[in-house]
Amino acid sequence: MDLVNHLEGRLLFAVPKSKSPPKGRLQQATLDLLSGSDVQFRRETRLDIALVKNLPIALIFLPAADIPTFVGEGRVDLGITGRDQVAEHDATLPAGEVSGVEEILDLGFGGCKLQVQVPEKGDMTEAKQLVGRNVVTSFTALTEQFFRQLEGVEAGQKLSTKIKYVGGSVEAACALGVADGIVDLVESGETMKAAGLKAIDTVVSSTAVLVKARESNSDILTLLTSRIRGVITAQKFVLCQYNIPRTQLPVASKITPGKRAPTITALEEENWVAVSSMVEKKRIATVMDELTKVGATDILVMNIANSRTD
Ligand SMILES: Nc1ncnc2c1ncn2[C@@H]1O[C@H](COP(=O)(O)OP(=O)(O)OP(=O)(O)O)[C@@H](O)[C@H]1O
Ligand SMILES: O=P(O)(O)OC[C@H]1O[C@H](OP(=O)(O)OP(=O)(O)O)[C@H](O)[C@@H]1O
Repeated sequence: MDLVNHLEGRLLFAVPKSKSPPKGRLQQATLDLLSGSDVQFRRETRLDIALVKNLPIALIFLPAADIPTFVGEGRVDLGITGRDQVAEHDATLPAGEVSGVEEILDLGFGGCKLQVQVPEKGDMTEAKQLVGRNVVTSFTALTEQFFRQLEGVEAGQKLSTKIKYVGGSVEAACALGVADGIVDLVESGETMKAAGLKAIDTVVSSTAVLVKARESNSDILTLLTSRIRGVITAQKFVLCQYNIPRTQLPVASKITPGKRAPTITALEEENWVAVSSMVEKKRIATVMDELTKVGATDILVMNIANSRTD
């Protein structure tokens, strides 16, 4: 089937494609998110377009770095990429131009930081010590913006720091004598450590984001965004249920205020109530400790498969 001629009337949704199978850091989590949103498709080998079977949507598999360009120019309506990539795209725009890429949702996965790194054994401790020296990066626009601010130099005026682009293996630049410092992504920090580098500043903190073309708006875009938000919320929260004496309800409600308010049900046993409330997963252990202290019993925690809370 000639897929390109079947795109008419469909929402175009750009999702990150993996260049090399072992990586594609955003790809698996994105595919899980689509599956949780009941976006059904089959991607033919070697094809970068897949028509969604049950919704008027076409998925376009693109490198994460290119997605902000396609979304920004309104060529695709929605996209998933790293906030670092959106920031790099926006940094290339002429001063005062509003970006065509609008962030609508933080997806929570793909966390990393774009950091200024220098040799661990050297004497540099602050990014301003790199001013006037050689800096190598794959993120030239953000790096230029960062050093412009450090140097106090306006756009259009010459920067004294020399910024060079490399497409990968950025961390090798210092060892090879090409750079005095680099600006590169750090996730676990292992690459940086293995290359004998240390981070001295952060340019951008990033997670994967759902973005839309500023001018795109449609019912299907609203529906898909709401489904994706539901899956992300479900992943971030758990449902906490417990029993508590009614007298302790005000204090317990402060511990588990829920997204809007906790659900309270009367129990057969007089003066006792059952409370059910959404709690952020990362806080649940502390919340359980606090509930126990104020007299809650039968505390149960359940995963949420999906949600639609706002
Ligand atoms: N350790 C990391 N290194 C690079 N990117 C990371 C890392 N952790 C999270 N990310 C995010 O993933 C994005 C890159 O994703 P992408 O799938 O294009 O590249 P990749 O993981 O290097 O895979 P591939 O080389 O297959 O393209 C980055 O822009 C960033 O937002
Ligand atoms: O902090 P870490 O968990 O070690 O991850 C960070 C490293 O991963 C990325 O490189 P990648 O593996 O994509 O290889 P590349 O240098 O060829 O881009 C990034 O550019 C860092 O080098």
